Amino acid sequence: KNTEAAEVAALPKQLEKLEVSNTFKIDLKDSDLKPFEELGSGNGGTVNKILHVPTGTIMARKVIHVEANATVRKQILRELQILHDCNNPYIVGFYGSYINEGDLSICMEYMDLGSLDSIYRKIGPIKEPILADITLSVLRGLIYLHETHKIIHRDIKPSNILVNSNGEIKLADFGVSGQLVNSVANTFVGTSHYMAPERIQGGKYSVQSDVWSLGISLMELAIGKFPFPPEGIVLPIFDLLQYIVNEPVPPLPADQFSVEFQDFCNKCLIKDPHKRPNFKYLIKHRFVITAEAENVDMKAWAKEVGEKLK
Ligand SMILES: COC(=O)c1c[nH]c2ncccc12
Ligand code: NA
Repeated sequence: KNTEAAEVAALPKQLEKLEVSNTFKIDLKDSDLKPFEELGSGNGGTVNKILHVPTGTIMARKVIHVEANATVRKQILRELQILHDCNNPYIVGFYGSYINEGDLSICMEYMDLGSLDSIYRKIGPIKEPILADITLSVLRGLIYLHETHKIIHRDIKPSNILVNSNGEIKLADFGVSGQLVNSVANTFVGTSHYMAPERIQGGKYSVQSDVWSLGISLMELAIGKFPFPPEGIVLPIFDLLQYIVNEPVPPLPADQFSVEFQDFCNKCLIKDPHKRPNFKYLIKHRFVITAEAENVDMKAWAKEVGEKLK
């Protein structure tokens, strides 16, 4: 009897929760979307700025061509629904996804300053105090994905770390749908030079692989170029991957960076994933703690970036 009463009492909360989630769930269809300029392309798809006409919402839509039968496509859409529950200040918002003639569309929060990849290529290397705040945001996003949803990002790199005019840093393009990862892995897209050595060697992907990718991404943003191979050598992708697996990590120029930053990167780039520190350790590292303490003015930096990108 009393369990029934308890269930009845709990109803309004459930309904309220349901209502909230539904108001945010826009029913997306291609005919309601007006495309604008391309924002980026790479790792299996193209991203465009779009307008969702019925609500007047500006979004970013990633279109991925997926060669898959109806069953697989249905499974991908079902798995992408998890993105509706990935609500966190450090994760790019998700509006919905749909499939149109073999093309998968994923509609997300628009980040008006774009990716850190396009930012550093346009306005130069990112200064250390800004990098410390970026690191804190990325770690918080990765910890949220892993602890709340058991999701490993699998593709941390500068082009997947996005910035908006509020100076907010958010992660995009994480591997939420196993089926999508499989479907795209069949194309050449799979191997990326941000992958950890154990991953390049075909080993199991673990959350520790995201730590390596974070370290490599931070070094690239700090020096303004992909850190491997050192000085001026250009290698074809296969040789570059071999180099990453077999050669020591080129050090940061010691005179230009703090010992904390050098130490943080060195630890992320330990080749053995079991010896590489985990998120729990890294979020307490001095390089990150100083960022929390000094609360760097990210809004001012974003304003400056916005000016320079014009
Ligand atoms: C994969 O997601 C993205 O590339 C993006 C998601 N939101 C954006 N906003 C601007 C540029 C790129 C994106
Ligand atoms: Na991306």
